Amino acid sequence: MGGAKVLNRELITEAAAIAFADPHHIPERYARADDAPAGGAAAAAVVGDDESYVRPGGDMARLLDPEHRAVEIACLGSACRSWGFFQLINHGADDAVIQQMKDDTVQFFELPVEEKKAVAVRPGGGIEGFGHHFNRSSTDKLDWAESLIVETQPIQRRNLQFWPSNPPTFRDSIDKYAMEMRNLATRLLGFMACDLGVEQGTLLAAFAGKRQSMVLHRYPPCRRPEEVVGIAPHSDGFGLTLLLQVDDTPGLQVMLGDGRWLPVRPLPGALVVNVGEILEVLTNGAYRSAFHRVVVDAERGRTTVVVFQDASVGGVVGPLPELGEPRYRAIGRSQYGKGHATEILGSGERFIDTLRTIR
Ligand SMILES: O=C(O)CCC(=O)C(=O)O
Ligand SMILES: [Fe+2]
Repeated sequence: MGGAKVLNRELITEAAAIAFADPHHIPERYARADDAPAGGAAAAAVVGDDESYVRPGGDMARLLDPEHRAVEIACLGSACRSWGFFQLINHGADDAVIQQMKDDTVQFFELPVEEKKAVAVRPGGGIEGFGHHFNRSSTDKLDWAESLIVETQPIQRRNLQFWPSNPPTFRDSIDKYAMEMRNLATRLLGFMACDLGVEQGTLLAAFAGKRQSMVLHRYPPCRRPEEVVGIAPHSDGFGLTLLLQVDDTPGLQVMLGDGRWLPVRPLPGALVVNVGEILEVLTNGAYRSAFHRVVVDAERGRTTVVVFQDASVGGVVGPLPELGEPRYRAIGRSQYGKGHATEILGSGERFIDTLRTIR
């Protein structure tokens, strides 16, 4: 632990595909002595079954109902302050769009690797494409996952070369799903503004017209899950994250304030929403951007669709002035991005912690 995080991209090779298909054999590059759930310094207790519970934390139907709104906003705010995560039920996003996105994502990952390589990461290209995307320690280890990243908003940022044309409905699904999630994020941010006591327009303006990217992950099963990681512990670098669990395989774990890991049990029909580092800064630390990781299941694969909504105020990442004495130093969005990409994993310190004015 403690190596510099490198946001790396690497091709998923035939060898990787073979490794993923053989749940008994773990190639050296994936065997983690450090970041794995059972490994070394990173081994922190997992909240046990007796204690673990699913906290919905957000119910859009109640948020939209004047009779329940106030209580529900308080509930949402409390989840963002204490956990930095909640499961949103009755989210109201179009079920058909979600189902099509799930179906196409599953179909895409089931394709032979040769086919998926049509949208593979490109040398010297940006972050987009199909590959291994998270390799955050200096040990050159890989996560037990295959991922596809595409930029979805604004439309001018789209690189269709990375948008799969197989299955044939996929591009349309991504387009529609991107729109649903952007609208949902906007609705949620309005309620968060109420909770924070800031003008809705102020918080919404920080997200309006900003980048949206989509990451599809597939975590194959692994017979010795304690020796690999699905995604090493990290906190999200954008503003708001919306996560769709395509199946009911558990795996996502959130770090609590006391350093233990809380497993997030997928609630049927829910979306997992979490606070990214930029939203933590915007809220002047009122909301918490929590470390999280993915552990791999011994029997079942797990597939997720993650949407990241970016934010900044006129190109600057800093606390909203309405929220009192700034607890973080404001910096330019691109400088922030560089800092986040090089933060030291395992030190327990995030890049935004180095921006704190009060430590
Ligand atoms: O797949 C998941 O459950 C989490 C993914 C994640 O944390 C990420 O993409 O940043
Ligand atoms: Fe994440």
